[in-house]
Amino acid sequence: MIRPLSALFGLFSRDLGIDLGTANTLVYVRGKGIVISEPSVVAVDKKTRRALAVGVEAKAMVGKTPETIVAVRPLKDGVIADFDTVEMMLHYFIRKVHVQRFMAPHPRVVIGIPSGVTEVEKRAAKDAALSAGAREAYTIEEPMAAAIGAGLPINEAVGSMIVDIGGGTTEVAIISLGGIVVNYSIRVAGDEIDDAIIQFARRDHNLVIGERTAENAKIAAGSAYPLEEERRVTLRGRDLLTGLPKAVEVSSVEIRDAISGPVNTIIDLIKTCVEETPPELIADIMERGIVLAGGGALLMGLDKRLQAELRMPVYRADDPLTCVARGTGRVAEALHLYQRALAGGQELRRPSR
Ligand SMILES: Nc1ncnc2c1ncn2[C@@H]1O[C@H](COP(=O)(O)OP(=O)(O)OP(=O)(O)O)[C@@H](O)[C@H]1O
Repeated sequence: MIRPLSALFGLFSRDLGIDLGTANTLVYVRGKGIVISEPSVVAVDKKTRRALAVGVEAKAMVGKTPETIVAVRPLKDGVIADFDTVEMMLHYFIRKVHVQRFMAPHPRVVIGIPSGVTEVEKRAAKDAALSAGAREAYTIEEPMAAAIGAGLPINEAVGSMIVDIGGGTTEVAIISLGGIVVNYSIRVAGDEIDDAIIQFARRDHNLVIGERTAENAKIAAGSAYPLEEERRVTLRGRDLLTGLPKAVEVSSVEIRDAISGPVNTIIDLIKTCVEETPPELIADIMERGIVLAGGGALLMGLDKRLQAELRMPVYRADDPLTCVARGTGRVAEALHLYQRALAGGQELRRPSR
């Protein structure tokens, strides 16, 4: 049974950083590092509205659930589409952190949220943390958190460019003196790339495949630039015409072509951001390069492709999937160092009783 979050958050000691992602939720505990990294998925019983499974277990149910059980991704396109389910999800992750015995009173919580979200959505994220017993809740824009997590010198008077490609959103930002100077966000990212593979299988091979199959194919053979050794991958699904199970082997060249639509949209966004950047900052970026973060940064050849098209250095951040969470964690540890960065987000305090 799901218990109120307030019964749980109060048990924590250390301050928390949370990357509430469309695809994955990561929790960073001060002094301990990343302690939770699981898919943002909840399996809910439609009749009772109870959460049956969360995270890894729920993701395994996607596309395989009976009609009465729905696997919900409550953060569609980087925004909180379903507040109750987000609460259930946070409840589960927090209980997991608790089991790992990070005990103490009301923590401060810093939540990474996409920069395009509305004030109402920011409030929804903070309310979830506060109702869970957090002492103070802050939101920070994901590209800023990603830049901090990637170790960029965000507080210095130099321009840093970060591209955060997640599941639902791609964010591009130029940061200088602790603030975001230029920022673009679109709801085209990893999920759209998976969708493009689903469409390709249907259109070119009369094959109906699920989201997980598409994502696995993207990870195994998806690319944005010719590979030194092209690969082959088997797509398994159902024949569109006969309804029978079917497997088709496809090449990485076909997949590259299939995903070129969303990949080009992401590249165009990065180009637009470069074009809009004030000249003195672009000089810094040409020297220091563009840093790619988020799971989408792992798409093979994306760095090479960008380097070739933009003619400037492009680097993939270390461990790009955890950049935002590590950034929120660093901010939670030293709020005073990140006042300007947090100003882009917002603080909410618990009403005193
Ligand atoms: N090796 C890989 N190659 C390509 N894409 C990958 C790879 N590994 C993970 N991804 C993709 O990265 C995305 C998840 O990235 P991440 O966890 O940074 O997103 P998120 O924070 O949950 O989403 P958002 O920032 O939109 O809320 C998924 O679309 C996933 O398929």
